[in-house]
Amino acid sequence: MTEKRPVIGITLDLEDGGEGQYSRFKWYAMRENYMSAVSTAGGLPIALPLFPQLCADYMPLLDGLIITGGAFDIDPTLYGETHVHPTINLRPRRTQAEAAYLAAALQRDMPVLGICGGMQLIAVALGGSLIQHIPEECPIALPHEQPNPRDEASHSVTITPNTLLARCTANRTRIGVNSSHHQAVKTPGRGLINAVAEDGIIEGIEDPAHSFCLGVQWHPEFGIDPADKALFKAFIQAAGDSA
Ligand SMILES: NCCCC(=O)O
Repeated sequence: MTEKRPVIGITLDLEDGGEGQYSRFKWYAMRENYMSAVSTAGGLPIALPLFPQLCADYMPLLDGLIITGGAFDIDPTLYGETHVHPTINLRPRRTQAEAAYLAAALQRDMPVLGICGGMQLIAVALGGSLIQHIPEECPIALPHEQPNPRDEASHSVTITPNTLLARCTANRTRIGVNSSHHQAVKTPGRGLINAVAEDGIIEGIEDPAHSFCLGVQWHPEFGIDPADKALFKAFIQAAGDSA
């Protein structure tokens, strides 16, 4: 008998729709490599719609949760700031739904992987805060919106030894990553920092209070470094173990 694949819920983006798009009406979106990275690592990916009211119904179907990234930002009031940088683009419905999925998963100690904006959401849920716009708050930072394609690396990150991320990546200490974000984690709240870029920008966090709650600022679904595939494998393994 073949072993059951851990079921991994992956949050969807929601587009407004319009002329020249997939539909003139609202449509859900997800880059294909989120799903293929999960499938290649041995998981069974399913897409999660933005229905916070159905989150409790989805939870028993899932063994793990991935919170994806996207071209939108978390409302700064959620991390205690009244100033809102003019570059900030809010999608309240998406944030509300992803926060509900995250809270429900953590309450069950279900493995969670946050990617880019997903890591930023984990930081905020753990009581942390965000840099609202890197070029303004950290003018000497590297370009974190890379000009080259996202299936190429743009800078390296140093992984903190003795962390969950280090264990997931066979104790690699430095890896090349892609970079596509204008915000970053400023403080990790109750989380621990597990990866940092050369310029000091936080690139990964994890919550030691949970079996597997880990976020990375880069996009490992592109599989640029072998560590990216190892991270997905470790996440799927953890989801299978908790099933
Ligand atoms: N804030 C959402 C994730 C991407 C970005 O920081 O630009």
